[in-house]
Amino acid sequence: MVGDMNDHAPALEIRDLTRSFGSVRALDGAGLCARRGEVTALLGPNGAGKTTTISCATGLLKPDSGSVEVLGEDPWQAGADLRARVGVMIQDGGLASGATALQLLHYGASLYAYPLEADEVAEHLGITDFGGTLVRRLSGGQRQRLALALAIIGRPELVFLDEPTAGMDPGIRRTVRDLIRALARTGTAVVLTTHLMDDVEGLADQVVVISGGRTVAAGTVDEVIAAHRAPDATLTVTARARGVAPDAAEALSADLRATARLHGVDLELSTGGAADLESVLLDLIDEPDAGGLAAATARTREAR
Ligand SMILES: Nc1ncnc2c1ncn2[C@@H]1O[C@H](COP(=O)(O)OP(=O)(O)OP(=O)(O)O)[C@@H](O)[C@H]1O
Repeated sequence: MVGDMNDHAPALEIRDLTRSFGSVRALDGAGLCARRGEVTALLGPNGAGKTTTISCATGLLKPDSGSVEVLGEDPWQAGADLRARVGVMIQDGGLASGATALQLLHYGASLYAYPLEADEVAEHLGITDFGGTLVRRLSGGQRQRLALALAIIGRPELVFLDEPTAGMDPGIRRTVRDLIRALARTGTAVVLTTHLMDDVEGLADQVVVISGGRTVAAGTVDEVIAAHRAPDATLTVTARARGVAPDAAEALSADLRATARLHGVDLELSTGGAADLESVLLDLIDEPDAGGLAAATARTREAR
């Protein structure tokens, strides 16, 4: 909606963020870079620090240390102009209201100089169907759709979406994914958090993995998988043998292992497919020395 499609300049740069709540160190050096025209997915387990990172980036929360640059400005020094260029969709975010869904969306649009057409957005996200319902009576999925509509109605240059497809049925989830892709294509920098790997694989140009308040990996999905699944001296053999009877499969495995042992190699055989992002994430958040990996993937990014 805004900007040049080929412009991939950073829209959000976060460095070395720390933030504690009492004795809980929610952020412990987190960092990320999100670019215009790209979808950046923030991943990590519950309590990793994703929401705290977004809250610091949107100016809702002041970090203890570190720096945040939003569209080239410090959100703590900037005025209302900057806020108008940034959209935020937060989980269950303050929508309790006596207005109807459509009234709230039209009101949201009226706050911006060049908003999207509220009725068109409502139609696209299926909000028209419940447009006359009071906001406080909406279902979880309906509320999510309205919150998303409000986050994008002002044609933001940078938009934060906290679990945008959570609680949505498969049909509307697809619509929402299409919408997010379209937003990025028109130059918006989209930063989203999600626990759904389908969202990540289908949407994200970049992923940033946060664990224990630190960034433990960053890059494209393929880079993160490759960086994590490339331990030295490992030979990965992928062999598909279809129509093998179960007892023959066992015998085949035993023969393959025996052959490998002749070469001094312990062969690990599994019925699973290639490395996927979900298993890499699980490994990453368990990893005691995730810092080393973060540095390695940061180097990968710098080299790009
Ligand atoms: N206002 C607060 N007061 C006290 N502790 C907080 C507060 N907000 C967050 N925390 C703590 O900070 C840590 C990071 O929380 P955060 O909400 O950022 O995680 P998250 O990655 O967004 O998790 P989820 O995936 O569950 O949404 C957690 O240990 C959480 O309990």
